[in-house]
Amino acid sequence: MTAVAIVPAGGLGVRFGADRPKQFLELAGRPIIIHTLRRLAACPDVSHIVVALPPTARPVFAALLETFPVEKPITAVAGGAERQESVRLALAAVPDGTSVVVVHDAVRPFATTELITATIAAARADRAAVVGHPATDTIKLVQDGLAYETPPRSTLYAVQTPQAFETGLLRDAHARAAAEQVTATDDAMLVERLGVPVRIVPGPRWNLKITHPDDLPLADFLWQRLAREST
Ligand SMILES: Nc1ccn([C@@H]2O[C@H](COP(=O)(O)OP(=O)(O)OP(=O)(O)O)[C@@H](O)[C@H]2O)c(=O)n1
Ligand SMILES: C[C@](O)(CO)[C@H](O)COP(=O)(O)O
Repeated sequence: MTAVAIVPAGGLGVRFGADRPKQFLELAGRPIIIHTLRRLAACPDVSHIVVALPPTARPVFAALLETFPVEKPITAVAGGAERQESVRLALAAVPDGTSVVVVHDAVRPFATTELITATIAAARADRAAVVGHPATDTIKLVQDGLAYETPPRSTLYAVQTPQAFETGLLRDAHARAAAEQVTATDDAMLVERLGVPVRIVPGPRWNLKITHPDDLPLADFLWQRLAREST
């Protein structure tokens, strides 16, 4: 039974502030998105990758794939104004009969092939699975600059991607959210709204999402350190 990967890569990187979307910036000699695509392509379960791009980025992306080939079939679609819409548009390109989809941010290049494979397996067992780690900071609810409540830290996890789902479940979750005009910051929230619990797959804190400018030097350091440890 195969899985299809969905890569939301349609953002413009406003918080990063570069001259081009951050997923195309270079890390360790190749574009960030290429690192991510190659990690996904190395998963035995992944048969096909659907990438949601900024509308004007298709020629750039096609040229990147010429220079940095990826060893699995890739379908590029136009992304939407929000991450959730990009995932929904990519879902429309996932072939019928696909058992599991794994959604993984283009700007998270550190997720290992093993972690992605484990998340897919967890979704096969529990219908929905996400990578996360227990919160190590105390998290507070804040309004107008004032903290008014502190949820028990033992119940809080920092959740990342990959996030994997039974394909039909994710289609239903996105359809429901679109009908109710609900916007979430991750796909798991949409599935939780259907009353389906989501399995947590333990993941490393260094599964960094490159979001702000200072994330890139951190990513460079992490890449060198992790590459050195793997040699
Ligand atoms: N309309 C959007 C917005 C985001 N993403 C993707 O979702 C992932 C996580 O989003 P984020 O880190 O917020 O990227 P940006 O939206 O580009 O960043 P910003 O919010 O600072 O503009 C990224 O791979 C991004 O390309 C997407 O596919 N479509
Ligand atoms: C999906 C995600 O990576 C889980 O941590 C995160 O919510 C994406 O947030 P963003 O603001 O769209 O980058």
